[in-house]
Amino acid sequence: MPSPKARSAPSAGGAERYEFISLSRTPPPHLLQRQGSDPTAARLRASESPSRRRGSGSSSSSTGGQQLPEEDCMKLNPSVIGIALSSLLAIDLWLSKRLGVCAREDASWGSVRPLMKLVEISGHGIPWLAGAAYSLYKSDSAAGQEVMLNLLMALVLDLVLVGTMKAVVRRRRPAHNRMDMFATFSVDGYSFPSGHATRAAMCARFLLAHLVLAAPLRVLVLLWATFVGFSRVLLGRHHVTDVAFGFLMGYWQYNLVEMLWLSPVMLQSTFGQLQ
Ligand SMILES: CC(C)=CCC/C(C)=C/COP(=O)(O)O
Repeated sequence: MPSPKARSAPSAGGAERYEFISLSRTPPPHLLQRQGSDPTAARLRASESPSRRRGSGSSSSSTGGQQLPEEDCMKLNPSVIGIALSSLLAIDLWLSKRLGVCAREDASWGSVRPLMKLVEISGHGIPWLAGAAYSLYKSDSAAGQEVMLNLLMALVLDLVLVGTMKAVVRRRRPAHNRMDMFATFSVDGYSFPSGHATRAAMCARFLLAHLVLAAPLRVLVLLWATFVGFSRVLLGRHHVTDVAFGFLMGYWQYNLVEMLWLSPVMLQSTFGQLQ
């Protein structure tokens, strides 16, 4: 099928005449020569990826070296990102395995596994949900009730968001993990992100913003959140990236909680309209 690929030099009469070359045939020598001296064509050829240059052989001349540079960018970028991602994953797997020193009783730090499991319980959803519900029930001030209601809402939101993310990503937990956690949902078979890390980051921000004012206690809250995250990797429950992303997600979740903050005025007007 002929294709209008190249233009000839203006004809003697001044009017331009189009030359048609076949895509499957080598262009005539005068066209090849012109491409060789044309700086634009040279630039386009230079932008070709090495694989295409290697693999193309005579077919590169059949397409006349007219690939768009943007196409090459699109083909190069995913491979660069792919290499970066697989390197990050390889480092992540290696580091997580090395840091899983409490994954079993007979591991190098196996004797502190019971302590790590206590830290695990301190960041579990059930004690937090039960604590917030009990405090809401016991609170006799409107301000206290407002804070506890929002903490409850934040904890439920965290479970929903983390559960959804785990179900979508479906990353397996590290091979050295022993699945002996108490009270898990089915999605908790998955690893990314760490629900303990999201909860620890979100609750730490919540406590610092609304409940804990004394400086030493504020430091304790931060240490607790950090330790909950670290303990996930030490116990072999998670990869390092699950926890790192979990911290970021929990930090961001607190912003969402602030945006969705339930105030008594808002609740009254909502329930007033419903009645
Ligand atoms: C049953 C309830 C209310 C929450 C489940 C809490 C839980 C087991 C989360 C898993 O955390 P990781 O992803 O850090 O292992």
